[in-house]
Amino acid sequence: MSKIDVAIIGASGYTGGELMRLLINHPNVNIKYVTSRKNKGEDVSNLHPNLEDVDLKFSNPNPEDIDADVVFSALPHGASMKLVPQYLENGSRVIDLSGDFRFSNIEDYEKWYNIKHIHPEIEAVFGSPEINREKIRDATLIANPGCFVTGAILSSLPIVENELVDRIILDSKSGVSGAGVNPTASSHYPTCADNIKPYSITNHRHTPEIREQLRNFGSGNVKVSFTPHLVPVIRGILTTNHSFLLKDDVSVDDIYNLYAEYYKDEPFVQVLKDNKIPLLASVRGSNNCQIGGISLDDEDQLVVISAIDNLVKGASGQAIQNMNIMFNFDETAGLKNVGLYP
Ligand SMILES: NC(=O)C1=CN([C@@H]2O[C@H](COP(=O)(O)OP(=O)(O)OC[C@H]3O[C@@H](n4cnc5c(N)ncnc54)[C@H](OP(=O)(O)O)[C@@H]3O)[C@@H](O)[C@H]2O)C=CC1
Ligand SMILES: CC(=O)N[C@@H](CCC(=O)OP(=O)(O)O)C(=O)O
Repeated sequence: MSKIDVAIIGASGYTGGELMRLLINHPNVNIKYVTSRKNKGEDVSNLHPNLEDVDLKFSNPNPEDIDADVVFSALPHGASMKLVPQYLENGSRVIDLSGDFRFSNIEDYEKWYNIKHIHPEIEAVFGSPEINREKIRDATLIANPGCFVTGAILSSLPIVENELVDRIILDSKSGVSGAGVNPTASSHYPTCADNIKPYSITNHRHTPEIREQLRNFGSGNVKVSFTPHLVPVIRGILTTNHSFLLKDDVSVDDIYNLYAEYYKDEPFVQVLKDNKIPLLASVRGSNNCQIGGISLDDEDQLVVISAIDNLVKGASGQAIQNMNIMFNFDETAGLKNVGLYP
């Protein structure tokens, strides 16, 4: 079987490492380049000890040195927008894991990221297969969703599309790997272990991304409140989605069946049997988004829980799912592993 050549830019980081972990077993992929500016020439296992037997060395990310069918850009926002256009000019299809190309309205990007966009003319397809599968097939540039965004929108879509709610409150807890490989004051062990930290209250940059995506559905004006919390685990995002039902004649079974029907053909969205409550621990390492714990009380309070691994369905796994769709591979290729438990 012929294979496509892949480049992973920013492979010294966490999502880059996760792309390698998943792609080494992908039947249709040859990993041709893994880049790091600081670690050129070194074995990848020096930074990613889980990749001990993987025969790959870091090279530099200069676009003139990269000739690949698909480029995964696992760079910080701001850095990605400088290099992605050059990979596209080289003829590669690009999947960008950063926030640089996720917004259709560039003013939103500049306001929420506080950066001047240097390529506002470049358009991308928002890489949520559950929303945009057909557009993803022909895309040359995919903007992979933010990690919180995936769990948030998948827990919301059925009730927003069916106009069962008009405002949603998303309470999300993230593992520390969401902050990337370089420690910050918040992710320093003594600060984040044995602690829970709410942050970016009412101003996290994933808020406008969630709003933009959900407002393509239903009435088009759902209101969204989103608050992230840093919790002392390594991987995972658990989102508790609160809302109030606008209709009285709907039962909890109706809502559960709506979710189950909505996602019945999705390979990576698991609406849990018997409406079990999703656990962070049961999606770790997998590309699954688990949904369940759907509850409704007699004052119309509705709660839906979702769980993903931020590094997999929240980043690298979803990026590979997008690649599989773009290249007409089996959508689950390289992603069939179930989560780790416990
Ligand atoms: N961590 C997560 O859970 C998620 C992250 N994302 C997004 O994915 C992207 C990557 O995240 P993550 O892996 O966590 O980040 P990391 O900080 O762990 O890694 C980023 C890598 O990019 C490289 N890099 C940094 N600046 C530049 C630059 N100016 N030019 C070239 N290379 C550069 C660095 O490698 P070196 O210095 O060695 O060259 C670094 O290792 C980010 O945009 C992030 O927001 C999205 C969803 C989830
Ligand atoms: C725990 C933690 O710090 N998480 C990061 C989310 C990282 C991410 O996915 O953000 P982008 O891809 O949109 O840059 C944060 O809240 O900023």
